[in-house]
Amino acid sequence: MLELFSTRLDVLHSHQASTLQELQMARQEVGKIQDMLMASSQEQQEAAEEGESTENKGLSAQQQTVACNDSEQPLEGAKARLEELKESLYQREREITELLEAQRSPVPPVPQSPCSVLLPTVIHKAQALCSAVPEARALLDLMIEENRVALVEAKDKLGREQMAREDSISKEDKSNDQEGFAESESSMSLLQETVRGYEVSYLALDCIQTGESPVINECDAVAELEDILGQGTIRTTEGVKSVGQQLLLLQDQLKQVKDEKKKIIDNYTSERTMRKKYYNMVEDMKGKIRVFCRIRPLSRTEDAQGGVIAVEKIDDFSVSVDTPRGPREFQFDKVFTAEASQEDLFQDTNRLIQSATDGYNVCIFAYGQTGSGKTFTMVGDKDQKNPGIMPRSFNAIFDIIRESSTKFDFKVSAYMLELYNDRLQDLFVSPAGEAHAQPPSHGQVRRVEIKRNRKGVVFAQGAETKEASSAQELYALFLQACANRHISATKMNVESSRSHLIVCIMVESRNLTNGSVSTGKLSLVDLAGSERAAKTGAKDHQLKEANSINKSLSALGDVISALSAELPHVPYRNSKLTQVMQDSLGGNAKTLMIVNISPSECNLEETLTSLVYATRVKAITNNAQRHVESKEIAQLKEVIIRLRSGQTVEDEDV
Ligand SMILES: Nc1ncnc2c1ncn2[C@@H]1O[C@H](COP(=O)(O)OP(=O)(O)OP(=O)(O)O)[C@@H](O)[C@H]1O
Repeated sequence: MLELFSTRLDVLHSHQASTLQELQMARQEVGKIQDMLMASSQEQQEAAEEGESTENKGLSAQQQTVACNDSEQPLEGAKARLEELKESLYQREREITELLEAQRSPVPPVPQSPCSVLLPTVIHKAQALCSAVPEARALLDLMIEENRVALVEAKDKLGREQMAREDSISKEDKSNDQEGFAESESSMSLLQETVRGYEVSYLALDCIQTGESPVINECDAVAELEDILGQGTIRTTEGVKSVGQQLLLLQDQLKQVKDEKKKIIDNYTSERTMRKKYYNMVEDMKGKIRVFCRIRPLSRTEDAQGGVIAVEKIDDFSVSVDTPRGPREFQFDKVFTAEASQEDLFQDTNRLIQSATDGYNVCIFAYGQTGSGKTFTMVGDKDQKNPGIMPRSFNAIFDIIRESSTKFDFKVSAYMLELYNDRLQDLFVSPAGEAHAQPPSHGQVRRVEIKRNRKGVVFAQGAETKEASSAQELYALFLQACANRHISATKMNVESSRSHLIVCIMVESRNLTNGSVSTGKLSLVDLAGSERAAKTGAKDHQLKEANSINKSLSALGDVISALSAELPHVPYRNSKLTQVMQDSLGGNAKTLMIVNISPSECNLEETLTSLVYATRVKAITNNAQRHVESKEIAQLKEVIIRLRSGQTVEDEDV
């Protein structure tokens, strides 16, 4: 029995240890929720500050405030529940820590028989349990009281029995009632056993209560105790069992609390994600520019510099950057990590290609510091094992055309330009070819100029436009253009684009049923890297390139600032780049910006600049419109073109 008792205590001990461990883990999780809540309230504070700074934005500022208020209610509920959970966890943790500490207290050595060694240990452990767990303590008090009453009663009964026996002996009726005497004998010895049992229980319970070890000097007393323990009448066993049950109960409660907490975290995370998703959808419907953030993998150079990661994706819509002043969070329409494939990114871009074939003006552009992955995103890798948005768009356009060929007649044409040292160059004309080319017959040098038609759509006057009847043909044109592009090595990227690449694809579709014609334009722009000359190691002509790149990007930044602050004047004319992108920023285009960033701490400054820049772009509203003309207008336009080129026009053509 003693062995059983001791084993049970050991089991309890291990239960307590694992409970404590779970409690500590739970506490860490609580800490995490707290962090999330703090981050969230910080985010709301930032949103509120942003709202204040853009007071003149009217409706959009109001909507931001509503969005913040909506999100506060579930947060308050989560906070209150969290506080309750925290308190209950701390309470349990305190109880069990005390329990364990009490158990760790040294057991006085009693170098005697196994029972004499075990008994004080058992009693000491039971005492520790009772003093640590209030329920066990109450139970012990109850047991002491019950045992005291039972002992008094048993002693009374024994006394009465003894008196009755003495009476009957004195009356000498023993011989007359042999049977009755034997019965009284056995009842007496039973009563004596019972009293002894209660006395030992009294001693054991008293020791448990006071924490003092029992003084066991006589072998008889030990034998007596063992005897009683063997009979299983020791009530402390019950007491400890009940303490164990209490602990198991606590464990169950803890598990429940943990499950509840997990549910709360899951609900909170999914609610937060949904809120952002719907917010983005509303913004998209309002015509806001969509912004994706793409974090590229750590480069070998960054790895060699220690490979410290400073950028982390929090969820599909948020990214956090570790700054010296603490983490800073940014929200986008989608965040892609290094693990995201080109296909993953294109899946979310595909919808815009459909819009271009439907007659919308669409622009997709990549922005970021040198070597952050803009060309990888827009064009793909060198051997095209991972084609980027441009080649994928070529295929997507012709896939759509194939699918709609029974309803529409399509015409696809393209021009491709680069903006190098603030000069627009037609990439269908090689620099060498241009040098030897005959000037146009009217004696003027061919110049590419940016113009806007009456609907505000930008086009490049003077640039050669080539038609393509398949994705392969379009890709061949693209390769021809790329061969003429300015690329050179910088310290930051072995193959750095030194110019902005602009690929424009016009998709004209004639409705075979009603003859209406829609004209969509898809502009795909791979901007040159935003960079600091010192960091890139630029010299001489490279320094000139870098200055020109920075000048155009800073003009782009001014336009973005003016648009996001809704200023009456937007300085589009300050640079050719901003003229080219005029219809994509604040114009009639559906625009997607992809901000490419490095994950490394060593590029922290540039990453923060890019993210702040991209956040401003997200605030710009465009007014996307479909460009469709009725059959009659389309016919008249065709007649005008023919007349201008000196062709004759028949009556039936009009
Ligand atoms: N998501 C990615 N996955 C794998 N490799 C990537 C990714 N993004 C970029 N890289 C690699 O990082 C390197 C630099 O990328 P890239 O040339 O596209 O940068 P960039 O921003 O266009 O630079 P620059 O402005 O100098 O032209 C390339 O070797 C590219 O293959």
